[in-house]
Amino acid sequence: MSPDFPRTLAIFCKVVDNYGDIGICWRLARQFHAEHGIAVTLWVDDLASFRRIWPQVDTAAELQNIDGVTVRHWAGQDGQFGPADIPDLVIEFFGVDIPPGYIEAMAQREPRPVWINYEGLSAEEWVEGCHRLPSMHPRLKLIKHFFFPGFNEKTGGLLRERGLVEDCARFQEDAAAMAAFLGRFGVREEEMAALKVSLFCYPHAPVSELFDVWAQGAMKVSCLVPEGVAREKVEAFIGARAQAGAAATRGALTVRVIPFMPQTDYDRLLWACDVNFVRGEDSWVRAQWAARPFVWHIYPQDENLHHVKLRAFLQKYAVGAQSLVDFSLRWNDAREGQMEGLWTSLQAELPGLTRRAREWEAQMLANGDLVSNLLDFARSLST
Ligand SMILES: Cc1cn([C@H]2C[C@H](O)[C@@H](COP(=O)(O)OP(=O)(O)O[C@H]3O[C@@H](C)[C@H](O)[C@@H](O)[C@H]3O)O2)c(=O)[nH]c1=O
Repeated sequence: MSPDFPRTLAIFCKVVDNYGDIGICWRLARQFHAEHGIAVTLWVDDLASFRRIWPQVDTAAELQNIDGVTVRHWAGQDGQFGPADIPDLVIEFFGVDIPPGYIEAMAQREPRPVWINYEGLSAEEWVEGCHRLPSMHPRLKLIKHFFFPGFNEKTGGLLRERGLVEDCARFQEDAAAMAAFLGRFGVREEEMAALKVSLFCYPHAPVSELFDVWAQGAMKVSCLVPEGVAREKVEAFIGARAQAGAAATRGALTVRVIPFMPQTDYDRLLWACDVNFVRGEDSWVRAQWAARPFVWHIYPQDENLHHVKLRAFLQKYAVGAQSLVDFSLRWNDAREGQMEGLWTSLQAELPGLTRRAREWEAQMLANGDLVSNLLDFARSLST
């Protein structure tokens, strides 16, 4: 096992939907390079989605270098690969089909690369049994291993860059920095005292019902919604096109449409808000590192399979926080219930949820960071 392994790495990312696929792959790529000095090539099939979370991306470039990472537009290239093109470590994201010619070249390379299938995050128990499992290629002398992120030491842990928790804590202790950051989006001085909420969810979330409850409530709420999120419901509330800069106040609620921002700024948004509504996978993880209360809108699956995944997480996370369980199930259409009562209970429990968020963060820190864990595993497999 060599500590210098790997020197080179390729990540294959197919954007299935939205921004989570490229969001996670980009974090991985940057961290492998910046913290471990690895030469990373990121193959991605959708540069337009990438650009949305990272404005430096040139959507017309077949090949570009961004922050030291080689980014290649993955557009059906095949048949052009030889063993010399293959890096020490190959990561396929969520089981994407790597080009067959690339796999042939992997099999011809000496030594063979370590091949990892990076899987989705879930708190379900079966994950622990599948983490690190090998899968033989049916024809070639190649073994692929499954690598699962997760919430305990039997999994790969969570993605976390070096210094992330410290940067977040420093920012959260600096009221002026937070006010200046939110001020960029038009949040006024007097709004800083309101309950600041960021809202990122899928279009089917019961946003209008929650807006009604907030508008009629006693507590002032300032809700920041990145452009494009829950567009129709946001437009219904503000009575205008939901473009960045649009805002409206009704009763106790102000809704502000803010730009869809670069990934690093989105992190800051989560750090600056009192409660975060997040979705999918990457923003869900970032909300956990923000150490503030959050509500997760899970990516929907057929036959409501996602409800199982949602409950598995809530069982681990929402310890002693029934209001969060109830609210989350309602938010995800896994139960019925009056939004007003559900929100009132959740609101009353926010101080306890803040403590729980910090406790959870400490628990997650103990699992190490995913990139280091993945590298340890890859080294143990290298010959
Ligand atoms: C709101 C916002 C998000 N982002 C980033 C944060 C994340 O990296 C990314 C959003 O990704 P997610 O939170 O995962 O939600 P998502 O719904 O966008 O992404 C996904 O969910 C996965 C579970 C599925 O596999 C994917 O197919 C995909 O649907 O966008 C910004 O950079 N700026 C913003 O303003």
